[in-house]
Amino acid sequence: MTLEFVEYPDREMLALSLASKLAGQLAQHLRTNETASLCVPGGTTPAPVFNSMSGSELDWSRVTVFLNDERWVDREHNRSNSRLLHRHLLTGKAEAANYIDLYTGDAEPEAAAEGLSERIRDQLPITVLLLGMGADMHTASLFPGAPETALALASDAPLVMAVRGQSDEPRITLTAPALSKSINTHLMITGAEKRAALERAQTLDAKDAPIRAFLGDITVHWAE
Ligand SMILES: O=C1O[C@H](COP(=O)(O)O)[C@@H](O)[C@H](O)[C@H]1O
Repeated sequence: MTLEFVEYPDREMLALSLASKLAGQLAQHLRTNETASLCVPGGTTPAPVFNSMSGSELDWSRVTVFLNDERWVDREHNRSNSRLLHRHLLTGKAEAANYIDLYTGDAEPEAAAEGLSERIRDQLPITVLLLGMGADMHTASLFPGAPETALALASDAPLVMAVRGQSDEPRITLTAPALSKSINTHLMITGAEKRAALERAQTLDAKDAPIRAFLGDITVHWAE
């Protein structure tokens, strides 16, 4: 198990290098496999990586893209992770990718979880997983101390679970069994606060610092 920490001179360099790394790993996989999967975070940090990646020379038609997690809001809502993805990643060359939308339009995320678990199962193991992390050490929609987090970290958890009470809206998230056996795993964080949070997470239990569950074989990409 190796945690590699890569520090970049600035956020622009991080975005360019990381986008090239992720696209390279997908291309490498596609040399010997028919298809590949790419699982990415939402939130405020990854847009520059997505912008750069969307122009990558890849056979995107053989790549299936899905989010780590989604907020249960309409696709045009400003908190929709899917909206972010369509604006920054699934455009240009990457528009040809297949997309599994975690927001199904059902009234409640609970109604969608089982069907989504089946669709995600077909994509495992994830070829390239990019995670994000909040300053509170949450990743995907696995929040510190939340009742669902302990369930989602269990080895027999469903692949996709609904989460409530942790933010403005209900959410849906991939769980540890879906995320933890990925072929290539990366974490992207920026700023001193998140760097300190990541160091702290390494001393805590995953229930209280969910990112900890994924700090085995991982490359962490950081810039101030
Ligand atoms: O709510 C979320 O937060 C995390 C971290 O987001 P950031 O805004 O601090 O970059 C993100 O990884 C997750 O996908 C998102 O839904």
